[in-house]
Amino acid sequence: MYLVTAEQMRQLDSETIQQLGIPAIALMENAGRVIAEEIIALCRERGGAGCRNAAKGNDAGLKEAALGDPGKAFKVSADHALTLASAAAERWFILVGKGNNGGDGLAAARYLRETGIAVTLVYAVPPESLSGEAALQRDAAAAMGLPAVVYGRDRLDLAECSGILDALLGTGGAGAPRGAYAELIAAANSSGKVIVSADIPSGLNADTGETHEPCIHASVTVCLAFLKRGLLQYPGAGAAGHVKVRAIGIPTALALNSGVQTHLLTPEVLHAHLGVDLARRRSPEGHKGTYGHVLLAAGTLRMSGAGLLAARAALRTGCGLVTWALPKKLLPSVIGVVPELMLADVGGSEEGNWEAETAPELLKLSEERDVIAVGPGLGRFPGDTDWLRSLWEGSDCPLVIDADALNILADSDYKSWARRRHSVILTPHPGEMARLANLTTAEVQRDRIGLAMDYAKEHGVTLVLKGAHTVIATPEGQAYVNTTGHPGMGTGGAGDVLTGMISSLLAQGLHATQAAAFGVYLHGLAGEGAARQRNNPAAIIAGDIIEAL
Ligand SMILES: NC(=O)C1=CN([C@@H]2O[C@H](COP(=O)(O)OP(=O)(O)OC[C@H]3O[C@@H](n4cnc5c(N)ncnc54)[C@H](O)[C@@H]3O)[C@@H](O)[C@H]2O)[C@H](O)CC1
Ligand SMILES: [K+]
Repeated sequence: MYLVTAEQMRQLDSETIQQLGIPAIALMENAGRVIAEEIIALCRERGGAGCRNAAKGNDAGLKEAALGDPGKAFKVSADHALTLASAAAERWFILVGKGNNGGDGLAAARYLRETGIAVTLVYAVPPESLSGEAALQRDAAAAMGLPAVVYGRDRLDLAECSGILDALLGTGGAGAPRGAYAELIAAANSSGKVIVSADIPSGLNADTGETHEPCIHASVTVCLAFLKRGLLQYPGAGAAGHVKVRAIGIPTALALNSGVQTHLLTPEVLHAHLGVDLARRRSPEGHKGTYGHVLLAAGTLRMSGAGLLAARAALRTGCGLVTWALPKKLLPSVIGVVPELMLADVGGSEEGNWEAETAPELLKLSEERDVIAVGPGLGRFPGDTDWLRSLWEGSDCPLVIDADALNILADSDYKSWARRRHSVILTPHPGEMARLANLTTAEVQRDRIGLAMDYAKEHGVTLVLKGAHTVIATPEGQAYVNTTGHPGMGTGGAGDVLTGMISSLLAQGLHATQAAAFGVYLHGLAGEGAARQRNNPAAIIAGDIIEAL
């Protein structure tokens, strides 16, 4: 599923109108209709059970509607009719802005009225100021006799409605809502009524997910044609409620042709777009050598657990072998803890820390391995930037860089390092990303998708920007946004598990984008699995994520 910016949406909108000859008013009619359908579905959910069956048009409902005449051959089922009783209980206020978002709301109002739902139009601006298609919709609504009030001129009490359609601002909204818009948004939020937003919640930045003050807090957002990036990025994702993407006649192929490069990460995208074998078939003739060998450089005496977690996660993700290279001092404490794991002592300090002198030994080990994962629990040590540079420049396999190794990278001018033949995957959390990009964490979080895409392209790396809705960005300019996962995964070691998983997939022959995207997706699913096994998600620890793999 494509993710678009407001600008891309405008372009796709006008391409549909110009190249396909579909008039703008037809798109707006479609928008109004799908918004109305979602409101009707919501009304049905809170209506009575009899109403639900009849409205569903299923057999039980039809029989009920036919007053117990099962022999009747002739069947009629109305598209989205509510029973009179439940429609009569509904009265929706339609908050109408000046632009096309308001036009969508006006079209939806007509369809709602047709199903028997009472609607009142609430204009944020004098209706005379609407233009273009929105003005056509205004006239159609007036011709149909829909009651209307103008905010600031007429009496308005939101307590009198059963639900609110927010059609104030869509992708044309710029900056914080002003004047009547701001007042209506604040009143809607504090009304306690269910709110459905047309396209995006008014007050949301459609691209970044920033919420202006005020911003609608919707229960449902009916997103038109393509998912807007801002609906997936927090805090916008929290303001949007349940996002329902509905087609309005803009062909998906247009997005492909216009070079939209951002996707929601779904099984379809993983399989059809990225070519990942979701079933993870293994050859009957396969052996441990078939599935690759991960070399993990991780852990200090005080943080040996990070290495253990990454190593176990790699094994559970299916690679054939894992070698954990570690300071000698750690050996006695970790021998036998994970019996499936191979350990390689590379020296290190008396205190059990890494030393720059370990680089040649690591490089030698890497010759027989398929991927190097470096960073979990690594710590910092004198000469660490040269150490990382020699791994970067001297190894001949993909490199996964996490945790402290990212901080080393942040202190290095790594853009001047030799270009690698094999891929590099960076897996920063927002704090690490801030150090890499020389920003504050708040600046990183402001537009995660945009930042990740820019950074990956500029630095020629695959970037996994962790956090709620992890973003995977490629050096070629694509991005994938993951929505699997669970708030319970915010726990120490969860990142080490992800590093192990991505490395394992690389060792099994997946390319960098596949490994990063599939790894992140599976990691989230495993987190959801771990949450199901606990009474309280606060009890999840990183090891549970591994067990759920
Ligand atoms: N292709 C599609 O996806 C379709 C989208 N439709 C809908 O159209 C909107 C975008 O419409 P647009 O006219 O470009 O902009 P808006 O309606 O979002 O708002 C513009 C309007 O609002 C005023 N304004 C802007 N910012 C503010 C502010 N901060 N405070 C107050 N007022 C503001 C500005 O003056 C303009 O007049 C899209 O989201 C869909 O809902 C089509 O209907 C169908 C095709
Ligand atoms: K809106």
